[in-house]
Amino acid sequence: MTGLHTADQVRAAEAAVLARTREGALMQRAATGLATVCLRLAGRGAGLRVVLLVGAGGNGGDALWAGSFLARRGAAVTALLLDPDRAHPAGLAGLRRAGGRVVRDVAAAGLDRADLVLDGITGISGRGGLRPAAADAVSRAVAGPGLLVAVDVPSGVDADTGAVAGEAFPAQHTVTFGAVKPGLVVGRGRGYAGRVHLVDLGLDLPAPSARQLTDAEVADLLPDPGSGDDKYSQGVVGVHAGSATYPGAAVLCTGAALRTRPGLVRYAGSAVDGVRAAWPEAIVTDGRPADAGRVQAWVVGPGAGTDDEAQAALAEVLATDLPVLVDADALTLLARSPELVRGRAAATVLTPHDREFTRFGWDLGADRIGATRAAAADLGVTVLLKGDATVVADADGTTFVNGTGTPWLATAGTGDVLSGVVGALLATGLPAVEAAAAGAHLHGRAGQLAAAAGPLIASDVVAQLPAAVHLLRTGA
Ligand SMILES: NC(=O)C1=CN([C@@H]2O[C@H](COP(=O)(O)OP(=O)(O)OC[C@H]3O[C@@H](n4cnc5c(N)ncnc54)[C@H](OP(=O)(O)O)[C@@H]3O)[C@@H](O)[C@H]2O)[C@@H](O)CC1
Ligand SMILES: Nc1ncnc2c1ncn2[C@@H]1O[C@H](COP(=O)(O)OP(=O)(O)O)[C@@H](O)[C@H]1O
Ligand SMILES: [K+]
Repeated sequence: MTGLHTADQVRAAEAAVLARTREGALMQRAATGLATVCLRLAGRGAGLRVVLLVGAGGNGGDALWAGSFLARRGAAVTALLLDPDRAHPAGLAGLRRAGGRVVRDVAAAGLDRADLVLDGITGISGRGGLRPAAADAVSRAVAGPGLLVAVDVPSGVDADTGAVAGEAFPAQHTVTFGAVKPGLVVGRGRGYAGRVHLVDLGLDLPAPSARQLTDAEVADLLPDPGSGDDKYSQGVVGVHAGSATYPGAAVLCTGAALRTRPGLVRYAGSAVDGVRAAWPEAIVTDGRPADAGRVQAWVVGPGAGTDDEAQAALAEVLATDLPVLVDADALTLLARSPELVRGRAAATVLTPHDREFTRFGWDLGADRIGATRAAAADLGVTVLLKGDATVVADADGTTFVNGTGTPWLATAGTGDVLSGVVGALLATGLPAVEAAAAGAHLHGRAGQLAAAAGPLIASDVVAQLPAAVHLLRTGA
């Protein structure tokens, strides 16, 4: 598991270490880790042309100290001071002792011929978009040839939310200290962080504010059938989706459920012909959910329409004491009558994309974790907010950020596949927040496998689910 810790959590843990260590020791530990990653990325120290973008805080201090380590390894290091009177004094003295150059004028920094640019403008205390001088230096760095490495957090990115209010440093790598911050893996910040490297500072951290699951953890949530199992005992999922005219969503959702947990899937709805033709393994009924037979969880909504019949089916499944996943058209209906889920005894999982999310009247600003948590608490449900980094939050605040997937998943029908995957996991009896987080992880891996073969369509994601399960289990 990767724990995601907020700036305040890291700051408090750092304060405890600072109180018992020699002045500057923690920063030098961070900077040594940073320089080590830089040497690995660059493949050499000698002759390396390094430019440091140095702001007025501790982040600039890290960059200066890392610069002095690199200079001692033979690098030609230039520090551009963006706020010269406030640059970290000890770091600056250290760089000068190691033979580094210090400039105040961006034109003299050599960004047009750098091999490596270290962004030490702002770290966990940065606020808002970059100020003009910093933004100018960043745009010159981007135009130049150097590898772009952010120190702790890409400057201009909010460490907690991933919000980017203006200009920011588009890092290829981010070397972060003590803990991974949420803003590196969620929202727009994810796109600015590049590959994230964690330098362990030995901090005594509290429980993380959010988590990212690993392949092995998701594999552990997907038990193999045992010798005593039969087709019913692994959890039967019911799907109410699609229509006679538009069977696609029903076919994708049912297929995804079958490919995730092949015990038994019951389909109830008007797309019976399409589902039967595509998935002879499913048990189908041309009727209402109540006619389907016993299930352990329901998926309701993909392509199911928003007419009175769809409304009645939604109310019917929500009146059961079973876990229910509400998606797509059923979210549109639920947004009009949210009282249907308030106070349900069994779990409810909502899987909105951004537009469906705002239909509930919930604000969706740049803080996707905060918005998802607030929505889950508002209705007392589990909310899975789709996106390039899907966020899952429970009403009690438990939060996961998904780390798998590919932009190729931005294609019609992949959301229907996700519903089937998560529904199947709900039927196995997993707690809703784990089913949703594990389902998003598995769906993302299946998407990555499908994308490896070329541009994908949603059916390809369904087809790759067994291989994705195998990958989670074996790492291969
Ligand atoms: N303490 C330690 O021992 C350790 C600290 N560590 C390191 O310190 C970092 C935290 O340092 P920090 O708290 O000093 O602040 P930091 O993130 O550098 O930025 C604040 C400065 O930026 C400025 N600024 C703000 N917004 C801006 C903007 N939009 N555009 C431009 N400038 C902006 C702001 O200016 P002001 O608002 O004051 O004018 C202020 O001067 C942390 O991320 C880690 O890297 C590690 O080495 C571990 C040990
Ligand atoms: N840029 C992106 N990068 C990664 N995944 C994405 C991106 N855009 C969308 N996705 C994923 O693709 C799926 C799209 O779901 P959805 O919008 O409901 O599509 P549909 O309604 O067509 O089935 C979600 O799992 C979402 O997380
Ligand atoms: K930075």
